[in-house]
Amino acid sequence: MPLGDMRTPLLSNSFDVPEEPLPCDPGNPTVGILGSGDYSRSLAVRLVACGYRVVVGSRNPKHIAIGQFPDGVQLLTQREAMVGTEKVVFAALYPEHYHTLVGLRDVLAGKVLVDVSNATKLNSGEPSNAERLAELFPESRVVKGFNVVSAWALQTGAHDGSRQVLISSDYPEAKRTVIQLARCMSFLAVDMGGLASSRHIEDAPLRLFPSWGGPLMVTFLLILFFYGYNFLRGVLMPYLSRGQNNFYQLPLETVNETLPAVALVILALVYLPGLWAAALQLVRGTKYSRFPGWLDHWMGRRKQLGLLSFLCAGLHAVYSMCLTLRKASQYRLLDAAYRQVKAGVEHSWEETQVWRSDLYLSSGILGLGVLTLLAITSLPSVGNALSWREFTFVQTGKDTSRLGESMPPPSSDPRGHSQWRAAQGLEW
Ligand SMILES: NC(=O)C1=CN([C@@H]2O[C@H](COP(=O)(O)OP(=O)(O)OC[C@H]3O[C@@H](n4cnc5c(N)ncnc54)[C@H](OP(=O)(O)O)[C@@H]3O)[C@@H](O)[C@H]2O)C=CC1
Ligand SMILES: [Cu+2]
Repeated sequence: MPLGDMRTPLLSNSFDVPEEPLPCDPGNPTVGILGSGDYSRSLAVRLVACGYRVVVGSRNPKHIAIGQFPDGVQLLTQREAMVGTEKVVFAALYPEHYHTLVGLRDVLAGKVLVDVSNATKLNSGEPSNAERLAELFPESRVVKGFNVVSAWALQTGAHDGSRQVLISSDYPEAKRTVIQLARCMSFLAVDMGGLASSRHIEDAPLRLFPSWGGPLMVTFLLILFFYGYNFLRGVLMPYLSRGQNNFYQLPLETVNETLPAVALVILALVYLPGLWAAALQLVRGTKYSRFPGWLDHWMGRRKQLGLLSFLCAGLHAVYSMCLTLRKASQYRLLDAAYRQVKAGVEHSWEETQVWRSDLYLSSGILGLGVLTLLAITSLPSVGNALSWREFTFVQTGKDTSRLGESMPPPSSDPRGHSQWRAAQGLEW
């Protein structure tokens, strides 16, 4: 993924798809599916809806319940189905059963065999299911794909959830066929290169928010640090030195003092790598050399850090608004009023204090507003609706075309992109 750049597509070489699916040729070749389980059924529904003829090859075609597959789908034995398939066959069964198909080698020879299976372990280091299938069927052209969409997403036609399918194969022609098929099914096909990348593709559905681990850890450590510091300073020290009991502050006040500190430090971490990158470019005298890996990685996490900073700032705003609702502040107010009455003070208005608190609050609200704008435009769906010039203007406050700066280089090299963006200024 292009690091540090959330406006480029998730992966390079994506085949852009028009919003409307391409009209599928009614003379489409018959597509075969091996297996009659959930995935097979969903695939069949989708393929039929897209104008394909479908044959399903099952070990026991007679046992498949009527109505399980849409009308027009032929239910045959595995061999019959493969004989009737012209070009593309989906292997919709679990990888541990692939070896039971070796008897079909002759009828699968020369055909495009699509592996839709998922891995069971992350980063196992072993050959992928698709690679093993390719080993079992050396005369077929194995393509990895579709495993990132669930049976449910297939059936509903990809209106919900991700529309992206990752596709890889060592046979460019076979890959093109499957990419075309995916486009007809309204999916966004992304060419991931050779079959070796199927390991990555099989791992994809198992990954849990892959780019959030580092930023979340940093946020957690910062919260721990600032909370500990505020606890020592505002609760423990007054208790030890004066016997003052401030422990009631732990759930609200201490948290509320922690949040803005964390938000500001994380915000600094969003902009710091851009500055370092710019400094590095100045020192090196060129913007075309590569950044060290850690800096590149850090730049690639700016969006996540920015959103976490926004979360902390937003929570701080809510906590602050709730401060006056507490019993503690009601008692404090009453006590102050009582003391004032006793002291005979009628008017306790202090102009400086009034101005100070109003200015504090106003700048806090404005700051949160700007942070909200940055956070919203950093979301891909919103950012994509902006032109490059608008996006850069919102994120950096610089009008790039007025400064005579150019569009990002149409580089497929992700590092080239983050390099370029760092040179453009500071943004999430
Ligand atoms: N379900 C999902 O949402 C997704 C599934 N996938 C992948 O799709 C593949 C199929 O999954 P799914 O359809 O859910 O699984 P099911 O268990 O529902 O179906 C598997 C099918 O495999 C066939 N099969 C062929 N040979 C054997 C054998 N020796 N033993 C048992 N079954 C055999 C069976 O069909 P028959 O009896 O007709 O031969 C069976 O219906 C898997 O590799 C999975 O990883 C990928 C993404 C999402
Ligand atoms: Cu504040």
